[in-house]
Amino acid sequence: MKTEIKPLKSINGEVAIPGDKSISHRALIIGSLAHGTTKITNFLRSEDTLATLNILKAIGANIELTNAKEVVIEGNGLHSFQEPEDILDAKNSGTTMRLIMGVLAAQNFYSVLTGDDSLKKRPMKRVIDPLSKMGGLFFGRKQGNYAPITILGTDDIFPIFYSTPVASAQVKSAILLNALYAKGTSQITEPYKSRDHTERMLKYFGANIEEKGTTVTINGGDDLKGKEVFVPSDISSASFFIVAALIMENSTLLIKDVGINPTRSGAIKILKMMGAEITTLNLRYLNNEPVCDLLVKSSNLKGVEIKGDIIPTLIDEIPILAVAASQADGKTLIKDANELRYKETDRIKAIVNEFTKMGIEIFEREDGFEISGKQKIKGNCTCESYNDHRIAMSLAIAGLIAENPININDFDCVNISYPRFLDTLNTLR
Ligand SMILES: O=C(O)C1=C[C@@H](OP(=O)(O)O)[C@@H](O)[C@H](O)C1
Ligand SMILES: C=C(OP(=O)(O)O)C(=O)O
Repeated sequence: MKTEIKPLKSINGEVAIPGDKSISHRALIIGSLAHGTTKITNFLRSEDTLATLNILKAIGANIELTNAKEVVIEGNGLHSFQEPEDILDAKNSGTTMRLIMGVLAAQNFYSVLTGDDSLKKRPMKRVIDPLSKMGGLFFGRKQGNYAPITILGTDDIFPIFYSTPVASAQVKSAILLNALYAKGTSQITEPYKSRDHTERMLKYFGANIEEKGTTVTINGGDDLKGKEVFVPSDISSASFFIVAALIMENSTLLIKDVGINPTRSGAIKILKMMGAEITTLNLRYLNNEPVCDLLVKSSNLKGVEIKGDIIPTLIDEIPILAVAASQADGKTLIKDANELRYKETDRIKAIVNEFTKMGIEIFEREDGFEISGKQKIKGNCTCESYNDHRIAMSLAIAGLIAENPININDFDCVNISYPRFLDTLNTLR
């Protein structure tokens, strides 16, 4: 589906952002591993989270979508799963494939996981290496790195002490889920701290788990108990509208119930360093996650350097931060972000190609890019989304401040994380 984005003067009002994708995946998985009822409200119903839901159903989990944003799980504990009758499809979702591998490796049965053309190109060895050390047997394309992945699980899981070469919440979470089945204590250390939703939710469900700096320690064998989970609004989805309000004149936006976990909210920190007027209101905790309301006003931004340990806390927001940087005074440099090359598409290449097409000057680096503001965006072009939801939505926000309309190909990929993105945008027009 090709979508036309027309320029806009300002955006104002209150915007309801859908539930957090990372937390929705985890609530489905951890609820299925627990004993008793888990009720998930404000669940994100999108292509990625439905992939997780369908895989869990295929291995016997008792899950029901009770309405558009509510899921009820009747969990029967860690050992309640059965061998699936068919190949399991994680579609476009890296989180689904990697986290589910952690569960499947601890089941005494055979399973095969696949995904779409994008997911079949994303590296899986980073998860398979530690999970193999814990007892699971894996086979995959290209020396075991790419899906389809065959898994011969085992009910004899060894604990592990592991240092991950990359800061990845998906790798860490796969090991943590597998470690629930181990006889003994496991420990994972990351080079930088990645999002800790799995740790927070496991603790909330009763697991014996401790976070200290970039190290997590977990005991195997503990029983998890079903819980009520309220999924906060997704800060990654909110970021598109936050940046839109910042770069358009005379705009004020209120976004309620946003998850503001420090391992996820690096973009807010950076935008504030750039001079953004963002006020945090009504801070509270819901199921072990900090949640707040955000009030955002048009701001004069200035360029910054974004690098090092903040990168994992804003990795999915880099495309939209690039849009903000194009409207900031001075230069913005993004480095240490090589991981962007292993997402739904190579996001560094995608940003550089499509910004150039729109008339924005940007310089590619191996590990990021450099961009100067304040640039005029000519528009009047057709951009590619590369079937990557974050690229599609970032280009759409750039299109709002372009001098002419832009077209974006394959815009329906926004269904991966934000099915009603265009409807929300139109309510703010
Ligand atoms: O665990 C998660 O929910 C996610 C972790 C990140 O990936 P990596 O673990 O590969 O960094 C992030 O980019 C992805 O959108 C969601
Ligand atoms: C990278 C993303 O997700 P995943 O890794 O789950 O495909 C994302 O949502 O930006």
